[in-house]
Amino acid sequence: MNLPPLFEKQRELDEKIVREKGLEGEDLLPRKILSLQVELGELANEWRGFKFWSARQEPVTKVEHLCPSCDTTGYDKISEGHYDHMVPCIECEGTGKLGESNPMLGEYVDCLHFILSIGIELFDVTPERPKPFEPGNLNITGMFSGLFLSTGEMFRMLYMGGRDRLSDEWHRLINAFILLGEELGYTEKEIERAYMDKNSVNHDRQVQGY
Ligand SMILES: O=c1ccn([C@H]2C[C@H](O)[C@@H](COP(=O)(O)OP(=O)(O)OP(=O)(O)O)O2)c(=O)[nH]1
Repeated sequence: MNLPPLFEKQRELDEKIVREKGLEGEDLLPRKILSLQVELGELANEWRGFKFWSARQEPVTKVEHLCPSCDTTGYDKISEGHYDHMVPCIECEGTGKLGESNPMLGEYVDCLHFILSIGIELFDVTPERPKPFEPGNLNITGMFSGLFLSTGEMFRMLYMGGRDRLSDEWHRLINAFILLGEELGYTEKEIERAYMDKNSVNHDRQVQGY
């Protein structure tokens, strides 16, 4: 993964959030670590593969968004005098749907945002590529636990000493996260496209006062 263009997009977004929310001078690193942990939980929840108690262990990769305006019928009723006309719904153009999304990929790129955002706090010079680490021989469940361990380590280094090792831990984290993306079936291109899309949604949300 080529990091500099992603760091650049992430930096622009982070700076906008700090400006819009008046957070200049605040130490956001502890909150970013917790945010990543929360998003990792959300990603695991969409993956579903650890839910041994459930009949639904397949990843949630497609959700259709139904049109509330026409109640999914695709038609609007227009009354003229004694007559009702059915016309195609203007919200969904007669399809009954507003589109679809990929929840698991969405959560994956939310995690990527926070990993990059944490990286921005740690590096003066943007790393070109993740520093390679020997991958552990883990299944997806183990990979998630490894990522939680890594974020926990970062928290420990922040509060209990070892700040100088935070950047190494970040490299371990992003390596493990990229491997997880591969295991979940995503290509680098797919991830970068989804990241750019969500980055732009995040910009819009700040403008709209999210
Ligand atoms: O400094 C920051 C803070 C947030 N984000 C991004 C990461 C992620 O893409 C999004 C926050 O996650 P999400 O979109 O799930 O927001 P939420 O408020 O948790 O969503 P929900 O409306 O589901 O509660 O904001 C950043 O990139 N940099």
